Amino acid sequence: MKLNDNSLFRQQAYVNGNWIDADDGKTFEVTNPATNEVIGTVPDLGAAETKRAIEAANEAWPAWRAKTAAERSAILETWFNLIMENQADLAALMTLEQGKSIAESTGEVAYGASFIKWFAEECKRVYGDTIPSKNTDQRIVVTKEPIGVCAAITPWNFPNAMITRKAAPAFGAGCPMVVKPAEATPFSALALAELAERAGIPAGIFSVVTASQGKDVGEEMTTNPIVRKVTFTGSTAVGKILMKQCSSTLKKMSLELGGNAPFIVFEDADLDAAVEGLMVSKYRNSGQTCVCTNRTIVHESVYDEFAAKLAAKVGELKVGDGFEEGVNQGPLINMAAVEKVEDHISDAVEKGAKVLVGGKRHELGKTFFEPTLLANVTTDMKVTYEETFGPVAPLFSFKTEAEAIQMANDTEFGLAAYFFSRDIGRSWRVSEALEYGMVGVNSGLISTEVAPFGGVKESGLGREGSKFGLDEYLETKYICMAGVSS
Ligand SMILES: NC(=O)C1=CN([C@@H]2O[C@H](COP(=O)(O)OP(=O)(O)OC[C@H]3O[C@@H](n4cnc5c(N)ncnc54)[C@H](OP(=O)(O)O)[C@@H]3O)[C@@H](O)[C@H]2O)C=CC1
Ligand SMILES: O=C(O)CCCC(=O)O
Repeated sequence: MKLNDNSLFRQQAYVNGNWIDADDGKTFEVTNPATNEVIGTVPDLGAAETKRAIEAANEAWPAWRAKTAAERSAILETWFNLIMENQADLAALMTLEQGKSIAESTGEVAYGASFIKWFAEECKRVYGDTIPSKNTDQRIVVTKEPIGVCAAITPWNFPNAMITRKAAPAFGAGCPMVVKPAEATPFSALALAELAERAGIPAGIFSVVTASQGKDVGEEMTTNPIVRKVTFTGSTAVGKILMKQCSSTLKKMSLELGGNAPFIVFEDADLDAAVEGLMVSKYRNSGQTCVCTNRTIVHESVYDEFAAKLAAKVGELKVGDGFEEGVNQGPLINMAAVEKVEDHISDAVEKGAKVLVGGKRHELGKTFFEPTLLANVTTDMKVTYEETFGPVAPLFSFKTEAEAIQMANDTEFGLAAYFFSRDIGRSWRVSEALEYGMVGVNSGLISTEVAPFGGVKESGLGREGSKFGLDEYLETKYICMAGVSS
């Protein structure tokens, strides 16, 4: 592999400002899902190294929190600038280990960096409160303090942005963070650590613990009493395990978990805009995003027209190695993902669904899969109640607004929902009726650093990005000052 700056390709973990190997010398290989070639190896750390990273974070914490917000902000700004100066290299590393197209990787690096920029600015605005007391002798003041040592477990689908969206508000608020990136995508995380070190983030404030076994590292992070906050993006099943483990020391948590996003197309929608919106929302990262549309619910009167327009667009998608010119659909992350997608399609077809486009493994082999569109889908099929996490768009039909809302809310998940309508009254009504943390109205792309990202129900807890994202790393302290009257 050739980068402009080869020192961004680190094959060691980063703990307490040192590049380290595992205590027992073990490593694991990271492969490129587009070629199955080994990109490199990283240390396979366990609980002992994680414990040391947590202890180092705790030691580094007082000096970091004692810095002024302006000082921390300046360091974050430098980190942001270094990331953007190295955008091409970071994108190349991401496409190599994750598979997404180089255009998407380039976009994700900028998206990830935007959280650093945002929190560099926002951390200067950690305001408190004064509250009028009931006693003339008392003053009541409310301050915000950094929560302390944070631990983050991040997924493979956004190897850069899911780290910066957690680390930047933590650092801005005055907290250190130990991150365990996904086994499949450690190199993006290690490159971020290299740039953080160059930016002047002190030793111990940011550690990256690489591991092939999320379990051991996760157990240490969720049970070590030093850790005050655990933040996780990934599956609901793992989120529940972590929450159980955190209960032993009652840690604060942010959980950004699975989704089952509905995308409703009303009869008054601009159908071309709805098709564009769906293409972005469904096929971003080959459908491997928690906010990707899972169910497309179309009014019966526009169903055929919408399906035809959509089929034409899906047919234009180009599958291939993310580095290849014009490719917008990379491989899926692994064979388990391919098998899940296949299972969902065959279950739907057995129960009467019709394949309009795609439907099978791509001729390129490996984990490449054809972008797929299914019609005549009914609510007894797996695609209705399970997150597919792949490039499959099932089309359901509905008759009334009430029915569409009922179908959309009929899931234990509540992350993102989308709908297209040109009726302003309906737009408010439906936005308020949808039991989701985020709603896109006439838009299939809602992610931005300035807005709160997160879900309700079994999609998780807490918000990332925006002023709300900073609060997740702060505690509220109430000071009652008596004896004011002389
Ligand atoms: N909300 C989202 O953005 C995401 C949702 N998902 C959903 O989850 C499904 C499965 O994907 P998968 O990658 O297995 O997601 P996981 O939830 O298993 O993985 C996410 C992160 O958690 C780690 N992890 C896994 N098990 C544990 C554990 N017991 N303790 C601590 N950390 C752990 C993983 O480490 P390691 O990589 O080493 O296993 C990874 O870093 C997808 O098909 C999709 O439906 C997946 C990824 C992101
Ligand atoms: O959890 C995910 O799947 C990543 C979120 C992507 C986004 O911020 O849009």
